[in-house]
Amino acid sequence: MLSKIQPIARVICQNITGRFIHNPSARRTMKSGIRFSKTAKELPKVVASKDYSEPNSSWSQEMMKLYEQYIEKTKDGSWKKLPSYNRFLVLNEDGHFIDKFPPSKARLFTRNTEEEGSMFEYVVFANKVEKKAVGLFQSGDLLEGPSGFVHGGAIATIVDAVSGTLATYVAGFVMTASLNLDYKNPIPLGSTVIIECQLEKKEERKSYVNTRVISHDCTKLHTESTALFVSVNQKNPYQG
Ligand SMILES: CCCCCCCCCCCCCCCC(=O)SCCNC(=O)CCNC(=O)[C@H](O)C(C)(C)COP(=O)(O)OP(=O)(O)OC[C@H]1O[C@@H](n2cnc3c(N)ncnc32)[C@H](O)[C@@H]1OP(=O)(O)O
Repeated sequence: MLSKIQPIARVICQNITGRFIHNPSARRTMKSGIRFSKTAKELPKVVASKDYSEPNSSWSQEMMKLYEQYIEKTKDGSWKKLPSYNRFLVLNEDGHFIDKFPPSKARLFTRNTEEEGSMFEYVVFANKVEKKAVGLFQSGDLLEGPSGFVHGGAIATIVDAVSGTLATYVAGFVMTASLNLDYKNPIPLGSTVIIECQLEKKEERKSYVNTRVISHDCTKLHTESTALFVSVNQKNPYQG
């Protein structure tokens, strides 16, 4: 089985530090690429969040190497790096991203700390034609389960996040209806793994995603999963 795991390519790195932007004034394009065209009166609060999937100083050499490989794959347009914020963003009527939520302490579970490297460090790349996504995940110390290894719930969380991102990318907003995991080999805490997701089929509102978590050198299978995501009535956040 492991012989089927294909080694991946190589690339460059960029270290972009995102930051919170709170500027509800007129039309402008943010560093994140999110475009706003409403005035303060029309949209009292317009927030573009930091993209947490940009490299930071906690990323290991393995994580950076894989990141560079996938950035390379984005250059012909076949793969896309998907941004990742710490709350869900939604579209307004014009198709522009807005944050519809009032100020809150609520945070996306996988992006709930500003302490780099302590929990989930990950980035997702997706290929719409092939209906695939790849997550590069480096686990932090706060995700420990058995001594020295990643907690099974943390593995389920990141698998849900990456496979859910693929389902969202191809189908618009979804909810996880079921998630089944087989833990084959423990993931050493602090290591980098590759999360490979494939849309198996889509039947109306139902998107089925199969996922494998493998070691960064593609030699070990850590986890396999199948998941069902059900589309809910929201616009696709990746179209705008
Ligand atoms: C720049 C842009 C940035 C944007 C940034 C976006 C980032 C994107 C990141 C995403 C990352 C998300 C990753 C976290 C995602 C969660 O964590 S979601 C939270 C956990 N999940 C939940 O709480 C879901 C709770 N369940 C529910 O809300 C509802 O049961 C559901 C799932 C919405 C379905 O309810 P429903 O809409 O009433 O649909 P229902 O008619 O029951 O079912 C529809 C179909 O699915 C089938 N089905 C439903 N449940 C099941 C099941 N468990 N097993 C088998 N079949 C089922 C039904 O049989 C039915 O089939 P058909 O009859 O159509 O053939």
